[in-house]
Amino acid sequence: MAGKKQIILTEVALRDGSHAIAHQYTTEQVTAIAKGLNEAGVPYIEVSHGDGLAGSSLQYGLSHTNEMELIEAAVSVCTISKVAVLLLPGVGTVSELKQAAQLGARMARIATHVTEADISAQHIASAKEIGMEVVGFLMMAHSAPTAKLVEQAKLMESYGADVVYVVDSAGALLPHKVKERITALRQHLSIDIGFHGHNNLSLAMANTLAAIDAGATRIDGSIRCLGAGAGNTQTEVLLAVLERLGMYTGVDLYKMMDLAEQVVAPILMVPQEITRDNLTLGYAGVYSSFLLHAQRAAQKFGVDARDILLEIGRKKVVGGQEDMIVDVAAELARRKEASHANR
Ligand SMILES: CC[C@H](O)CC(=O)C(=O)O
Ligand SMILES: [Mn+2]
Repeated sequence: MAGKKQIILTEVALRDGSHAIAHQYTTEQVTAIAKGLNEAGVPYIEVSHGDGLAGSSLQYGLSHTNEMELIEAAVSVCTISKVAVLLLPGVGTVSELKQAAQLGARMARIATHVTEADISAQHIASAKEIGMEVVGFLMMAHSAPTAKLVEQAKLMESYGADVVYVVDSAGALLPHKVKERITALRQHLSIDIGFHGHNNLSLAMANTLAAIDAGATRIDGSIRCLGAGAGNTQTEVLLAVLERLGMYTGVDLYKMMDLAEQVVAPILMVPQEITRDNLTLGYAGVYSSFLLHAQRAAQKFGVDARDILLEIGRKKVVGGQEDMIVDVAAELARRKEASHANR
């Protein structure tokens, strides 16, 4: 470790991956994955509904198992790893944050749209008050200019965040854009900077390396790419790459490879790959978590999921507006029918 650059990893498969399996994690699955991650020495493991604490709803998707049970299960097997939770102000409240902290969650990641950091003040302050480490998580970072991102990150820093993340929710950022954003944050902030990528354009690894190059030291990954859309930067692959680059994570590569192969792969509904719909998320700049919603609406209304996603991208729909996906699908179906009738 001496003299090596240290990268601190957060494994997000037990939260971001919840989107990919329609929030159907069981206690047994979470226990097995968290145990394996802990044994491998992963510093942080995020556990929550995909849309954060209290996300279980008709709008976002109902959880199979109450997330508090999942958090408790993860905490019970973690001796090294710290359990983190995600909270979107307005979806979850301080009350759920306190409940998670009582169960043993040690880090709170407070997530807002990239232009809406001001709604995180209360949640960041409360998380600090109850002794949690706090990350400010600026989502859809591709959709705002760098100066705006810096302004918003500074707000989170001023509220007490220990770390601010650039979150490429849509997997739409290109490496030079990541570099520009992280470089600017590094210049203007005193706290640590993190990066959370999605692989919809096959750029999660390149973007992560660009982020590290520009000064990010906190990095998210999902084992076996179990995250929304085409998944995140694949954790075990990232470990191998960082080792080759002479960087230190403290995480055991073989143990992560085995966990990915033996425990995580069987949980995936389909092997994680870049499909036409995943690719469209990145191309259109749409939230990765919208994928299953768009695919379901496409099937229901007999339209192409790509057309829905492109329209959602054009309309700049943000998290929380999942019902717009159904509106757009219905409108596309109406137009399709009208054009058939006019033939
Ligand atoms: C809707 C919450 C979202 O999944 C958070 C996240 O991981 C992202 O924006 O990429
Ligand atoms: Mn994500």
